[in-house]
Amino acid sequence: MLALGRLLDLTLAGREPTEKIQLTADGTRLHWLAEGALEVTPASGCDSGFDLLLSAGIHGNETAPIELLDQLLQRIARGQLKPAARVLFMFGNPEAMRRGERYLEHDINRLFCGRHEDGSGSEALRASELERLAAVFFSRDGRQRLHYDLHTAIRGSKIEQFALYPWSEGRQHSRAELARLRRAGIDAVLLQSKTGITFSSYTYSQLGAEAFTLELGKARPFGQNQAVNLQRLEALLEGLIAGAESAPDEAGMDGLQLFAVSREVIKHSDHFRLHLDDAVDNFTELQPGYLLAEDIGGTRWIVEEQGARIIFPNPRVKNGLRAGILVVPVEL
Ligand SMILES: O=C(O)CCC(=O)N[C@@H](CCC(=O)O)C(=O)O
Ligand SMILES: [Zn+2]
Repeated sequence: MLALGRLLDLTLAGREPTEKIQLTADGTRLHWLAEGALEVTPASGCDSGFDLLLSAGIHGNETAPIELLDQLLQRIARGQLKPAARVLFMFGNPEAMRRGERYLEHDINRLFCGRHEDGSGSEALRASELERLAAVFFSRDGRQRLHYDLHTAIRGSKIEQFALYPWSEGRQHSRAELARLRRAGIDAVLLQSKTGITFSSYTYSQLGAEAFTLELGKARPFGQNQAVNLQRLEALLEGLIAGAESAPDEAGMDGLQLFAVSREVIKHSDHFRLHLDDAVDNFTELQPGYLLAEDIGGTRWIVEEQGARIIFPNPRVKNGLRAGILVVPVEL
């Protein structure tokens, strides 16, 4: 296998390859761009016009999707998977991956859409670098642009595999993309209704890509992801890369549960208290009247919505950041 197919090993070892460009036997080009970033270009005459950004490790301890991308790249480097799409593989936070931690100082996934300019330290620099690499990758006109930013969650979930679909003024959420996610085994999608500061929000709102954060089960250390079944996602990604995606079937979005954000719970101070046990799963339903959280100055978060569910409840985030999202079911 080509040495650049070992991007994960190189990244975990903190090594820069001596040869930055390698070609497979059939002419697919692998180009190491920066730490944890590698661009794949189809052999001449094979390009389908599809640009696919696959990122994982934006949070360093979310290993199942990192292992999935490693497998896909290894197959390309061995000549077993022949790309017709341009693909940019990215491992987002290499130092956090080496330490097995979500982040070091700052959560990179809160530093996009320019937020890194107000931040400091290695993670602000890395967010800026990821933005630049993605912007260059998606700068060619007339091509389809798709970004999946792959994550796993801190908690268990009543809906194991779900996606978050960013929002941008004047754009409609695409039913075709939702049907594609359904084929990939995604059971629910949260449709955002305001611009965010995450990586997928950046590529969606500023680079014109279709973009999603995908949540693929619970975060576990490397080698301990047997319980997560990513076969349907893997098959979809192989099809996208090879330009051989199975045709959309009649089922379309059938069975896909859609949610909208009702409220984001923001932690304002160190007095923030979340009234949910650590064992409560994502998508747990909360009854109207339930006191979800309290904060300084008598702020109280009381559930008012019928059918409200909580995702990503986390009292340990920094002040000013999202400490949970209350979502409600919707139809498109
Ligand atoms: O389990 C959690 O609390 C967080 C899991 C995670 O990292 N989720 C992403 C979602 C990004 C988005 O809102 O699109 C994150 O919080 O960064
Ligand atoms: Zn994550």
